[in-house]
Amino acid sequence: MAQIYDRVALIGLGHIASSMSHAMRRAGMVGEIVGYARSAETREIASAIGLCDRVVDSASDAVADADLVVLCVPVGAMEAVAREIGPALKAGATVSDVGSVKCAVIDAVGPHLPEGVHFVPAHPLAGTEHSGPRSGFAELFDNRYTIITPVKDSDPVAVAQLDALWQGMGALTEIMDAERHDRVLAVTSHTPHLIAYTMVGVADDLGRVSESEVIKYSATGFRDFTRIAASDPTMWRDVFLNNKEATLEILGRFTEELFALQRAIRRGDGDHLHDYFTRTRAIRRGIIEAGQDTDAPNFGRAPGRKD
Ligand SMILES: NC(=O)C1=CN([C@@H]2O[C@H](COP(=O)(O)OP(=O)(O)OC[C@H]3O[C@@H](n4cnc5c(N)ncnc54)[C@H](O)[C@@H]3O)[C@@H](O)[C@H]2O)C=CC1
Ligand SMILES: O=C(O)C(=O)Cc1ccc(O)cc1
Repeated sequence: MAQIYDRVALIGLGHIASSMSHAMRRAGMVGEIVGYARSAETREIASAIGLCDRVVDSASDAVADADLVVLCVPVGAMEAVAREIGPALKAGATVSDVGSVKCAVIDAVGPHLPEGVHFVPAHPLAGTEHSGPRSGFAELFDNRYTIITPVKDSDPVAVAQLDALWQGMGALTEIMDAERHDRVLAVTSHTPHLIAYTMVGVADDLGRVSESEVIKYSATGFRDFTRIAASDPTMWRDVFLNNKEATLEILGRFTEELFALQRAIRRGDGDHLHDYFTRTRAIRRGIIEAGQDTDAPNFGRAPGRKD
């Protein structure tokens, strides 16, 4: 594949940055990869495992002469990093990020970028419950969406280059405005994570998780909850503090529906429960039928096609 950027700087060397580094190398689309992380221990690990071509001791050194700078830190740390690197950015460089929330990151980062630097925020919808520089792998983004949320004056060439990089890393890409991104992700990712955290907390309150009874007798649903609830606490604290409105809106709707189901159970209203579960089952089947499940064998095929 043709080289898109001569030098890429990754700020924050955790799960997403390390996966990007592996995926960029696999794609052969970038020249040098320079890395920086706040903790000396992370920098040492990154150097020891050869995660980047160079690991440096300051964010400003990392971005000097970089053509693409990707902020891979928790959402709440984006502003401080942007403030620090702003004066060191090369004219014509592109700054992007991988934050799980977009509006708050745009508000936090944008004001610190000088004239002549292109800002193209993005969010890979791929990850695991693991964190740190050893946790990344090249295949993480394969066949997963990365949403790019250009700001109002994002340069179309800079957007197209970043789009091509993500596709080179195996991702499917989509352009979306940041407000819509935050509303969609509140439904599909942020609130579900909160529910998983709560469910595991409830089971723990009952004192059964530690005795491993819950795991021993659980089907995959609860195991998935425990996996998700093992995700990084700093990252998820920052997601909720920075996508407050959309998450609270979805949580409000969630609790209303939960109360209705609770009442149906108490009253023995089997029709309500059956109708509800029939509706949700149809939604899942619709997703599969329409070829929209990226894990399904029919992904990307026209609806109804069987070959
Ligand atoms: N983990 C996941 O599944 C996904 C995470 N994201 C987003 O990616 C970003 C990074 O997440 P992960 O890679 O999972 O986190 P991580 O915890 O694995 O790595 C974060 C890195 O940022 C560094 N860091 C923290 N504060 C810093 C600061 N002030 N200055 C410099 N470095 C700092 C840490 O030392 C660490 O190297 C977050 O914004 C998150 O919302 C996006 C998609 C998926
Ligand atoms: O581990 C999982 O199942 C995830 O959902 C990973 C994930 C976490 C945060 C994101 O913003 C995107 C993807």
